[in-house]
Amino acid sequence: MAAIILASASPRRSELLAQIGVPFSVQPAHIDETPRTAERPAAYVERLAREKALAVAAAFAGDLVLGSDTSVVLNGVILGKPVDGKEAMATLGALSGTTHQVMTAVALARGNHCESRLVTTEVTFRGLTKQEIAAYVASGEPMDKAGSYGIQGLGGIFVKELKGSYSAVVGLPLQETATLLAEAGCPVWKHWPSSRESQS
Ligand SMILES: Cc1cn([C@H]2C[C@H](O)[C@@H](COP(=O)(O)OP(=O)(O)OP(=O)(O)O)O2)c(=O)[nH]c1=O
Repeated sequence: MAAIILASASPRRSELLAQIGVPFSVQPAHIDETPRTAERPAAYVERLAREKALAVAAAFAGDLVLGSDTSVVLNGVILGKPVDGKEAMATLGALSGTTHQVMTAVALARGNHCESRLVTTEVTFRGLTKQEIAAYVASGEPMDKAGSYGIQGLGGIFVKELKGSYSAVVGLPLQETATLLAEAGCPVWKHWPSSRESQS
């Protein structure tokens, strides 16, 4: 079976891929993440996931390379990672008491061939107080995360409702990732251990 490479510097993506029992190595991709003029959020997110996967696949011929991108979208506007605490405060204030979309794309490349899936999840925040926003930003958690929050961390207390894929919000849609790997001839379950009980 081909080796699997995760083209990502995100610790969340590594944890999620490890969760489904896939052996992989990590090779972060370095690409230009500037949106194109008039590029819509869905197109932007899927393009970046594909570019990350293809950039690393070009250097590792024959291997299967996974790339992913996550953006938070509020009223059609992309809210990426905050540049500083001030921007994180503003983003969290804008998300307070509203529903936004988390768009995550996953792409699987081998050589110059690439397949991808886009997953959109609706997330509703309850109203946040100024004090809790300030305390959250002071914790440092928002700084490396799209939309300035992490649903899997302290930020989980802000989420009132989620419609869609929890793993996609954290950074890697597991169902779609496993489907892409299966379609490429590498079903994840082939790597799963079997317990002694089920063998007897
Ligand atoms: C919304 C949300 C995002 N995030 C994170 C996942 C991603 O790491 C990050 C989105 O930034 P990305 O630019 O998608 O990814 P990255 O720069 O961290 O890593 P790479 O490009 O090398 O793959 O936000 C969470 O951890 N929890 C959340 O609830």
